[in-house]
Amino acid sequence: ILHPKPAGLVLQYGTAGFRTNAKQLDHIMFRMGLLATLRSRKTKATIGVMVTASHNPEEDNGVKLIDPMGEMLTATWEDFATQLANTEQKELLAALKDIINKEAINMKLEAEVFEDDNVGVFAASNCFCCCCSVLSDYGLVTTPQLHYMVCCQNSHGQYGEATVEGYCSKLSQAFLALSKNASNRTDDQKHLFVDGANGIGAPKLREVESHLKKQLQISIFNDGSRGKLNHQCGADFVKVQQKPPTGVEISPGDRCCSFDGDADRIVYYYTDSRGFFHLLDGDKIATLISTFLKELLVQAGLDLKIAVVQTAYANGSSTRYLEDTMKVIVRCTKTGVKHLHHAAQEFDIGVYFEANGHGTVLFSKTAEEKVQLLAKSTNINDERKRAALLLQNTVNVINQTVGDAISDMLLIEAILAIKGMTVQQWDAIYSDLPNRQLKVTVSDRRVIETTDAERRAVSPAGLQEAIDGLVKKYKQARSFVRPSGTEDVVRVYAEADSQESADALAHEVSLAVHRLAGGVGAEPKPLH
Ligand SMILES: CC(=O)N[C@H]1[C@@H](OP(=O)(O)O)O[C@H](CO)[C@@H](O)[C@@H]1O
Ligand SMILES: [Mg+2]
Repeated sequence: ILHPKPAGLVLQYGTAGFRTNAKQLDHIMFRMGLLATLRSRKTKATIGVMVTASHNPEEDNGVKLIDPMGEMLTATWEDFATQLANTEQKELLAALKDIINKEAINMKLEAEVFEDDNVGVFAASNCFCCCCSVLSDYGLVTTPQLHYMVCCQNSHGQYGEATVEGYCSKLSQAFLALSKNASNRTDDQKHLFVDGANGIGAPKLREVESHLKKQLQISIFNDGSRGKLNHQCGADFVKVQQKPPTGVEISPGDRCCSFDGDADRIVYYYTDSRGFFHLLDGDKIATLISTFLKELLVQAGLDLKIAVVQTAYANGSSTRYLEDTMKVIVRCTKTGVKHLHHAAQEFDIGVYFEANGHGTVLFSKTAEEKVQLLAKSTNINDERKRAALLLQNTVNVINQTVGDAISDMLLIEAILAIKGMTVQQWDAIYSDLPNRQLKVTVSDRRVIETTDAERRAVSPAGLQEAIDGLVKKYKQARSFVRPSGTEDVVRVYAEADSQESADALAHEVSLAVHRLAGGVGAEPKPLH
């Protein structure tokens, strides 16, 4: 048998597909290839298969399916994916038939699947040879590029051309149109340092850069020529460790950003003259973008409802600033892009970002139409016209299918240029509350169940009470715990008025988790 399942191995389609050590994924790749062909027949559309470890270490790998409009796989099919993944070898055929019956799939239809080239080296390709009539292999692409191309394909070119070249030219044209609104920028101001996390983002960014007519001058570090994927670098490292990546030589004030391995996350940062590190994470990005959009809506005289969607990991200062000062609607969802994406779809304009830098902006059909109409109209004053054109190009520079480091970067760079804003001025919009993220290993992380968008634990008994008691000891404090969907750990988050307090609170909550939720090994040690 090809690609047998190791007996007894159980895996789950988690926050972002299957994710574990690459050695355990061969049968999963094969089976997800099979599932993709069924999903394609069911939806009569092209489905994407992305193989990536995203921000995780090089030894890991992952696979996820992309639905017709470029979104994440729908929830019922996540369950099919989990069932199929865990079926013992001899029952595989029966499990497939079960899905075909449940979903009434016509097996006479053609299946069409787009894959990232990584798939080629894996079992999934083997499966496509026998089950798929049309298969397009895109070579190595970023996760968001594949989402984008699936959406282009299924919208019959309306969203753009379903090629990497089409992606590069759509985004760069929009960026160039936006940057025309920036006056007299020096080469210094056009300069950006990018940490590619030794992943696919670096070579793909170079392709985009060649379209940018020097309006953006990029120095790429950790471009994969040496160094390991996501090792001591990349967006997740920078966000969690709260320090610059290795491999980047930066001077005080330099504007820098880090992608993750598959380029669907981005965070910005700089160091000040005293050598202090300043992080501008997903929350700061959401604030910059939503402020920009809100100002344009006012100038354009468009009445569209804008909201920002965050998770429990959003810094308390950002939520407060958005609600109290910016007066925008803020929603909080469970962790995982699909939850944020769905919530954002409920508004005319939904800006969603996870604190770790994964996010994008969604425009409703109505919103897009109103913008297009206004941008075309001839009987409006110059200010309204300018705002309408800016909005139109903003829509075009954004990859609405999923968070996209390259697209987000172009939008942020354009906003900073148009507003004549430095990275320091952007940072000063509000001050983050000091915070700390920790991991605790327990024997079964599923014992922790949460509610209220993961901000409160309902089990095990006594845990939430313990957290509440600890939080009370600190000023401006907040803390929550939840089982990770991508790693076998419980995540602990704490924020407070000082770094010492945030660290101490995170440590005390980790101890409570270890004691009450079946901690494995020695008790967590204090950070200091
Ligand atoms: C705290 C954190 O950053 N969690 C990440 C991480 O999920 P966990 O379920 O926390 O392991 O990976 C997800 C997929 O990339 C991402 O969506 C999410 O935000
Ligand atoms: Mg990623």
